[in-house]
Amino acid sequence: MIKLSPSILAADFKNLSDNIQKADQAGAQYIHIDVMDGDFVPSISLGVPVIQSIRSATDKIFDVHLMVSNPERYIADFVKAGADIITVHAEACKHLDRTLNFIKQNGVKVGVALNPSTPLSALDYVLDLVDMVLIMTVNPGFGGQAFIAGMYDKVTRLRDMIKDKGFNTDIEVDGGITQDNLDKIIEAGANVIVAGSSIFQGDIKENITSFNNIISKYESM
Ligand SMILES: O=C(CO)[C@@H](O)[C@H](O)COP(=O)(O)O
Ligand SMILES: [Co+2]
Repeated sequence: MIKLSPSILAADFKNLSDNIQKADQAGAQYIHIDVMDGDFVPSISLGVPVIQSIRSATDKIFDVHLMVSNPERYIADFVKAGADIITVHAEACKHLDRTLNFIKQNGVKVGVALNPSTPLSALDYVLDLVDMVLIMTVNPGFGGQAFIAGMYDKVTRLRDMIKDKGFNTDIEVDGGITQDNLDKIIEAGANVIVAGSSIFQGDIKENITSFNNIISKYESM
């Protein structure tokens, strides 16, 4: 099952709950929430109080992407605020195994993210702990960047690695995804698709319908 996870980083923050409801009604399965701390990445975006306040706007899955140094400090707070999936960066954790176990103990789905330059071998001893691997297809920190073409191969190799181990781990891709590269990234093996600018710029409903039309070709396979 392929899921669409619109990134609210590109939403109109003045009308955030309206934008989320539009994405929900147009057929998004997840809502992707980018948390940036100004340390792990240059930008500062939003945090726990915002998540708490938009929780009542939708019952869709809150897919929380923590671009935060030492994220274990905040996991319990994000769970309390309404996160359903928490993804931490391998590069941002001093003790990745401990942090992933801690997310699981808090009762939510566990994700691990890799920057474009981080090799897949970073997953060797943690793949069994996670429900989802997020492959960054841009360098984290900003919306609206161009997709890095080398990431197709990374996703293909990760899908093979997951199959070899007999797992069923989701592969999420995040950054620069558009209707033009969607086919190729799904064919490489991604099944959770994050898109910010290409959903929230323009007509949200039309954009989501176009994305879902492409995705639906793969659902019957
Ligand atoms: O995590 C990030 C950026 O660091 C993303 O989730 C972006 O928000 C995706 O935005 P687009 O590249 O789709 O505009
Ligand atoms: Co993200």
